[in-house]
Amino acid sequence: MLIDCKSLAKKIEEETVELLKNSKKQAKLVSYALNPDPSTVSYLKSQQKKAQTLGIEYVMKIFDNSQELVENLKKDSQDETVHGIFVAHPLPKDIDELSVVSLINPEKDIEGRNPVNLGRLFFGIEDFAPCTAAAVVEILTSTTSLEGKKAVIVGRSVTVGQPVAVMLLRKDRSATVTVCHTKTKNLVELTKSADIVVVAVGKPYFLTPEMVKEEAVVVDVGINVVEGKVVGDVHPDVEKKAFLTPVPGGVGVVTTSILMYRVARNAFRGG
Ligand SMILES: NC(=O)C1=CN([C@@H]2O[C@H](COP(=O)(O)OP(=O)(O)OC[C@H]3O[C@@H](n4cnc5c(N)ncnc54)[C@H](OP(=O)(O)O)[C@@H]3O)[C@@H](O)[C@H]2O)C=CC1
Ligand SMILES: Nc1nc(=O)c2c([nH]1)NC[C@@H]1CN(c3ccc(C(=O)N[C@@H](CCC(=O)O)C(=O)O)cc3)C=[N+]21
Repeated sequence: MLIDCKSLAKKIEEETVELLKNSKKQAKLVSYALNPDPSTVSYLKSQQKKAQTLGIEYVMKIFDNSQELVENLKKDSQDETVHGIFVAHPLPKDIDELSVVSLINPEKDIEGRNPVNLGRLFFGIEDFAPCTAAAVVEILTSTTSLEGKKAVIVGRSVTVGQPVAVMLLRKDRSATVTVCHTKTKNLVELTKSADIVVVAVGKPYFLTPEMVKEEAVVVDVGINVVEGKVVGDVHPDVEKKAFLTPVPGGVGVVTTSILMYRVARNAFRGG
């Protein structure tokens, strides 16, 4: 069974439209990437399209060196006409991601990458939780109950795996969380016993039907471009035995809506 993510995205979008209507400022989002990979290119395209539909001013800044990125980031962080700053992950390996994301003004950090916002997350403040993690949690709470459920997350990135874990542990959700990665032993045993599986590894069709139990809720975060087509980290046949978010049209569309909502919220607040 496929989980309907588009209706959820639409609901968030309606709230965004309302905020934009009541905002005195022209909302503006600036997105950064350094040598973007295919999934980042896919996201930037989705952002551009969505911003255009909503009437949010959108500036894409793609660089091939960190110096230009840093200079621009410093300027945009101080710019009152900019309401949201997004920096795509991953950055090239030789770049210290922490020092780059620390330059984002925390109040414009709509993707929640500045350590101030990641720190707030540990205290349960989710206004600036990473958008993808927020999308995963929105999808899960609108699909199933979480209390006492066994949730297995595959992937431990700062963008997805780790913030999802923190959010699912919050006391008003209280799932029991296991986070897996490349050094995890007996991964199949873990995923197969889970009520909820969140997959964010970046490998096409990584999770196969044998790895999940009947009626589990499976959230596919993966965006992989294979022969020009977007496919997830979960094999589509998983839908035959479990509840599954589609790719495309799943987590990605909710993530984009949340990102735009955050920009609109900042513009509305006048920040
Ligand atoms: N839909 C959306 O809105 C979004 C989609 N994405 C997509 O999600 C995917 C993951 O992104 P992101 O979290 O940034 O990726 P990263 O590359 O930063 O992290 C991948 C994680 O997966 C783990 N992993 C990789 N291979 C295996 C394996 N064989 N077994 C167990 N764990 C494994 C890695 O483990 P280790 O730490 O040990 O290396 C790592 O923790 C990508 O396809 C990305 O494009 C990302 C963000 C948003
Ligand atoms: N700091 C950071 N945060 C991210 O959230 C992040 C990132 N870096 N780096 C790149 C990945 C990738 N990603 C996507 C999100 C939505 C779509 C999306 O909306 N895709 C559409 C359209 C796909 C298509 O082109 O058909 C869909 O899934 O339906 C794609 C890709 C976010 N990422």
